[in-house]
Amino acid sequence: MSRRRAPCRRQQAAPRRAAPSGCFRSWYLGRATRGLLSSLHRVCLSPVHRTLLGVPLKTNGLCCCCLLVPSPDASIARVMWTLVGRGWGAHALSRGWATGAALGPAPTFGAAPESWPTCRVYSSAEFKEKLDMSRFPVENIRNFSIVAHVDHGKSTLADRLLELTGTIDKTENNKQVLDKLQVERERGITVKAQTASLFYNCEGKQYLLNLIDTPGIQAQTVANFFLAFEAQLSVIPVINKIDLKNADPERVENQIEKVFDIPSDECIKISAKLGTNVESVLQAVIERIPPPKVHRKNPLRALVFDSTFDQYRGVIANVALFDGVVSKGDKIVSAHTQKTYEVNEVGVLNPNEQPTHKLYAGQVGYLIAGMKNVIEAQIGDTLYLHKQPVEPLPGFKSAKPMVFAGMYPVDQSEYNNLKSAIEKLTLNDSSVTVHRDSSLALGAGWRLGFLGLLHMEVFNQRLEQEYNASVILTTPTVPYKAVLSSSKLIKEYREKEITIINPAQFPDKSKVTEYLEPVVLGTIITPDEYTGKIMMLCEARRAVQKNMIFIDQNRVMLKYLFPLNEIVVDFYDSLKSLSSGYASFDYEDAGYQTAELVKMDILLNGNTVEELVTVVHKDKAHSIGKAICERLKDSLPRQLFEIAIQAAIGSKIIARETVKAYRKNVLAKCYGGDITRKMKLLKRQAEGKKKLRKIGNVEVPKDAFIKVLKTRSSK
Ligand SMILES: Nc1nc2c(ncn2[C@@H]2O[C@H](COP(=O)(O)OP(=O)(O)OP(=O)(O)O)[C@@H](O)[C@H]2O)c(=O)[nH]1
Repeated sequence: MSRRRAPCRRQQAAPRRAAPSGCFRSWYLGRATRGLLSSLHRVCLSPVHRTLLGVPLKTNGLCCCCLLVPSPDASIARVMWTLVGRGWGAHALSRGWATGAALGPAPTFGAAPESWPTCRVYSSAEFKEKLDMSRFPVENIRNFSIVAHVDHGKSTLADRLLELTGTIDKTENNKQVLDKLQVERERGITVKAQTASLFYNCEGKQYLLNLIDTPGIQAQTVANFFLAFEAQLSVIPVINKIDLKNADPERVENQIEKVFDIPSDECIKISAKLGTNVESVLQAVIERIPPPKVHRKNPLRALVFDSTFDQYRGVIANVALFDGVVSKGDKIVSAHTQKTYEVNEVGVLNPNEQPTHKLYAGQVGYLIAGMKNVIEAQIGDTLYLHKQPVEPLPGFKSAKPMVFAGMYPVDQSEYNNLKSAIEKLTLNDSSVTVHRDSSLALGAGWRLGFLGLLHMEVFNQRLEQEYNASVILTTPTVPYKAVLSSSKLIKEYREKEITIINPAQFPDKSKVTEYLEPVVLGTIITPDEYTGKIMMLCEARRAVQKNMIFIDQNRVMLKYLFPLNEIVVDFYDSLKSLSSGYASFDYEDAGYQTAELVKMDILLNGNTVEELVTVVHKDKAHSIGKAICERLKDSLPRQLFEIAIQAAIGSKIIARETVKAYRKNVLAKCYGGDITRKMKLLKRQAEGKKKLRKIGNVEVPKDAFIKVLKTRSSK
């Protein structure tokens, strides 16, 4: 008898126990949980423990349950902790029954029940009914994605589509269901594209609709439209938020016709919030999008288009099958690493993981194959069957980073932890590029490339929230270029034109023929009453007007060539506030142009602040330097001595501010001679100092630099 099957048999034989109220939300979970419990019973518990352990199950989702210990008997809490948090988790894991995580430290004997840890247990695929995906022939499959600017309602539309297809229950609480990350929930934005397979019945046929909800981080919807157009993909124009009082869908239809040459009668007008007309979107997906062009009889070719890392199960690769079939037990090879793996589990995301017997060409799902290292599942890689090697798929054109910043651990002893966190996070977000870097002041670190500033902030926030990392980030910079004249430097770099992503390595003017800065072609569509103000804003950002046309009676489309560094930080915010939110902005890469660039240092009492070294346009150096010094003055606490804050180009000081000396006597608050109060104040002061960085003899709070960065391009 296989040991693995034992708990299943037990649970099947056992009479179905009534779940405590609010306990099991799904039969599968109930079954899985009972299976897990019975294994617990079997393992080693005394009768007393068994009775108590039978009770306390509460679910908090379809495939997740919390085990809470109800008994005030702390010894049971400890048993629970040991079993669930460690021993049992590992035991169940080793048998493929479940994955588990104990949240919080082990309880001490006699601790109050409220302080006991909650143990979260994820039921395993073993206990879920597997779907038969062979019932979806290629002609019944549609792959589609929702692409739009930030806040246009992509995730809300995805919620409605999930509800309409019965993928999730219709409740008041369905808000951005596919936005699963903490940072996405907090900021209300999609950071990571999410996939969901929807099953939809239409005219007697069952369709499989694979949806990808994309982030709107980049202002590149128009550019994306033209990319889709070039690739001859079907585009379904959807006009959202028609429920708003000032919505004017007819006008938007006309604009779409004028700008994109799409007949206005192809537009679908919906309110994703209220669900109005959303079913037409599904109809259009079926009617207007062709089924994928794939071959099930050919050998397997699966494209890895995303991956996540699960502490317990290793790498979960999201795959799109272009050819063939894959199932559990298959031996597959990664075209990138040439390593061979055995497939442990395949399934679809619905929107949570739902195991299937197999995945067939044309389908999109996930695959777990014992990849333990994050680098083993490269996005764009092709997986094929060990016995049937194939030509790899072309993969993806990697996203081009627009902004670079240095990242260093606050404490160098954290270097390895931060390295592993960055590796895991970049597996999750392949648009981030990573190069090793080092600095005299900040130690060993990395230079990371991001799609924009918001992307950088989100990445940083995810490092802090998901990996508890504490990092120093340097001023973001765009990738400048320099054409070298110094033969020594040309020999050193082995090329004449170099790209500079680290301002500290900006070559001196005497060694350079010319500097180049990246430019983008920006498209602004605005009601005409804001045109004047917007033109002034663009000119202040050194932009050159290329075109201006009326796209309807009161809407103007402006095209400007912008230096990239003028728009990456806060151009979009300024444009939105100037136009009361009505102007839209989109940009696409437009190469490089010659520019008069200089490297600017910020000094604190004569010592360079490595985080704030930056490259600026010569004409803006003074105003930017002054703004940084002023803002830094506001962010620095007074210290026992005077602090000179200076902006310098080479040895020339172009701006200066002074922070006056001040003695912060924390004990001044302490009137009496109470020693415990004195100690408390001194301890608090010492804790505060941990958040400081020392530059020379000046102590700088960590957030001081972040505040400073915001002023840069607004000047
Ligand atoms: N009135 C109205 N509000 C809507 C509608 N659709 C979405 N919203 C609101 O618009 C805001 C943004 O919606 P999201 O679905 O997060 O937008 P998104 O495009 O996914 O945003 P990103 O992921 O940040 O790119 C939310 O406050 C929604 O409630 C709609 O049809 N009508």
